[in-house]
Amino acid sequence: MEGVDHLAHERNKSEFDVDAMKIVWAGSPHAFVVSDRISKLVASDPGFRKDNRSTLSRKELFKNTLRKAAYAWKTIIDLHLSEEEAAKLRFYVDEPAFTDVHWGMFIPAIKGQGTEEQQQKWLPLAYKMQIIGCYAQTELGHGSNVQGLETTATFDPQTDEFIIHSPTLTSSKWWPGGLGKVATHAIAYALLIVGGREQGVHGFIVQLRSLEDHSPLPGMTVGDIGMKFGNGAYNAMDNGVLRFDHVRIPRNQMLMRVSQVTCEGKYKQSDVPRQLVYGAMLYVRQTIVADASCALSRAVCIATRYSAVRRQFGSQNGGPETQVIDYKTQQSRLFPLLASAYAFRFVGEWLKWLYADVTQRLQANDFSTLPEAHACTAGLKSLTTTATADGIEECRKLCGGHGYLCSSGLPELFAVYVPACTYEGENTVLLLQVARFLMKTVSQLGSSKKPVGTIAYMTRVEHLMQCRCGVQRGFAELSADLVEAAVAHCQLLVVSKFIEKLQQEIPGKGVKQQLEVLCNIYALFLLHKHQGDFLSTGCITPKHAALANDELRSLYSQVRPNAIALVDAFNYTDHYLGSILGCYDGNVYPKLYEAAWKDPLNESVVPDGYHQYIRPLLKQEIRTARL
Ligand SMILES: CCCCCCCCCCCCCCCCCCCCCCC/C=C/C(=O)SCCNC(=O)CCNC(=O)[C@H](O)C(C)(C)COP(=O)(O)OP(=O)(O)OC[C@H]1O[C@@H](n2cnc3c(N)ncnc32)[C@H](O)[C@@H]1OP(=O)(O)O
Ligand SMILES: Cc1cc2nc3c(=O)[nH]c(=O)nc-3n(C[C@H](O)[C@H](O)[C@H](O)COP(=O)(O)OP(=O)(O)OC[C@H]3O[C@@H](n4cnc5c(N)ncnc54)[C@H](O)[C@@H]3O)c2cc1C
Repeated sequence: MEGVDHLAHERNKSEFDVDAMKIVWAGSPHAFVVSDRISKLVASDPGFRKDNRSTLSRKELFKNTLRKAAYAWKTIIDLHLSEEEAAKLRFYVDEPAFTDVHWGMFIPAIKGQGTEEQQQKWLPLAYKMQIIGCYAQTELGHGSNVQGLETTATFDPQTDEFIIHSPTLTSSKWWPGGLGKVATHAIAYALLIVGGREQGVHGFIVQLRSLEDHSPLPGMTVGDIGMKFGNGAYNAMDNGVLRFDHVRIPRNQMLMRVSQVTCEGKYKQSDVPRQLVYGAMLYVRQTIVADASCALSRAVCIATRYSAVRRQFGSQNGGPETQVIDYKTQQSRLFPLLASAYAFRFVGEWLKWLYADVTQRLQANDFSTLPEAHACTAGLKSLTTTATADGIEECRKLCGGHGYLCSSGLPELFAVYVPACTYEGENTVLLLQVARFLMKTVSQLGSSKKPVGTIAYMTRVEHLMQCRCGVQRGFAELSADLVEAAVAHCQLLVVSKFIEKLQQEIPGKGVKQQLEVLCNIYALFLLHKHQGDFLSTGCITPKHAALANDELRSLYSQVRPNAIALVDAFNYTDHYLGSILGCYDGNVYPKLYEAAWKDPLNESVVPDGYHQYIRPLLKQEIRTARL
């Protein structure tokens, strides 16, 4: 029935103030107001329609994304939106586009690695989108191993220029988003060669296309790398390939905050650490962690609402069947994901703070917390994206057959989300960075250098003191185990940041209690999942393990009446969710039925191809048919 809230009985069961929880989820009353306003603005504007995306060809999808990006930019200017509002607009438009890399990587790279002078020259152009940038680091032959990049930047003192060149096929830039068809400029990473000596990989601002007619500049071969996984919305992004043939750029287009090349051809390093060349990755990894809670909460919202609508088995005396959300098996798969969405939200908030703190310190030339910030951003990026990608797929399965329909929103969400496990650092490679940081810390235990911040706990772990000697040996051999240790360290971070959140004042009837339940689910679920490790290391006894399991079951029962309200607190519009199964009113079946008839295949009753292929089969005329 139209206009009826089929989930009203669920909403009436909730035991806490949903509006107050919405504010906790958003981060602050102000953030809630902005987010709520912009989400409604996007949802009500037909210019941001996205329900037809899966039926568009690649070319149509790409062009439509160009239109949306231009329309979004016009909206931002016409409505004088602030940076915060513009970011929310991008979020709710919910379409990957070249603009992400321009704002999320190109601009941060110039800010982090450019000199004052370079920032003054390039940032105003980039902020007004008079130039559009991409981040051209990865090559066909190397992505993870940045020091293995083959593109060269050779200084020519005669002309005061760098010659950027792709000496091999494998040195072709490959993957950068926005590069394929849109970007006018790139931050291109290349091996610097000065006076015949190699000086490591550095970033260079390179113009790719004419600002008049968009044609590639001389010496550039550039294009799109082709269709990507899932045929979904990520194909709106023009991930590109680029080859340089002795392209000349002025010397002042090398990003020179970390190191400089003088006009005489002298290579100089500032007193800032070389690792700042990786600064843009630190920034983006932190935003990816914040985004993980959004993608996971979206999938969980869909699966939770649908689980309350869907009924299978269990009818008593002709009464209604059981809502699948009432099955303990469904709860034990769904509620840990609900708890994870909240946990990732809070650890994402904390990481934002950590990033702001390290940025401030770097500006004041205090580099002391950079290794810890790198380990936290890398590790949490890996942990949260892996769990989120797996969680979206689990939500699809939790929705049974209908979860496989595009109109459930889950296949596209998965296809768009899953590359987050690979880009910005392949997840295992990032965990190895965390492991390296942890081993370095262990090797220093007992020395005058005391671990602080997120690794302070190590001094309290007696066992670590005993194994500190020789931990740097055999790293490669033990790397599979060390990666598990890195995951455990990151899990500890997530749990401890959730607990810290609960130590703050949280207003609203029942809100803190609900969060306590979710925090306990998150922690106990991990304990349950890894009980083998806990038992084998003697951290818990079998009795503890059994108690934890009992407690988990009881916690699931406490969540059950609040489940719908807990996902309502995400405050997602139906437009953003893009899912019939997750629609707010729960009126799933009529909407599914209606949507099926809108499929292009149903435009005609007898399909195209009938006369050519079906009829000859049926009439046994296949041998004479022209196929
Ligand atoms: C249609 C809609 C339109 C709307 C329009 C609206 C417009 C306006 C809206 C505005 C809104 C803004 C929206 C913004 C959105 C932002 C979202 C972002 C989008 C993201 C898109 C993603 C695209 C993907 C991009 C990429 O993938 S880029 C390429 C990334 N590549 C990698 O990550 C490579 C991974 N490899 C590495 O990082 C390194 O090579 C390595 C660390 C693995 C190894 O490095 P190395 O070889 O040097 O080895 P070492 O291990 O020896 O390291 C040396 C030391 O350096 C330390 N280290 C390493 N990394 C770092 C670091 N990052 N920071 C600090 N320190 C680092 C090591 O720890 C070592 O230290 P030690 O010597 O002390 O041990
Ligand atoms: C959708 C998408 C968008 C992207 N956008 C951009 C962009 O805008 N700009 C850009 O520059 N790049 C971009 N990339 C590239 C991306 O950053 C790289 O693909 C990523 O860093 C992984 O590198 P790789 O492809 O070389 O993987 P590989 O390193 O080749 O990984 C293959 C396998 O090898 C393993 N492996 C690698 N090294 C080690 C090791 N040392 N120890 C143990 N195992 C190892 C990995 O765990 C993985 O299982 C994008 C990629 C994707 C998918």
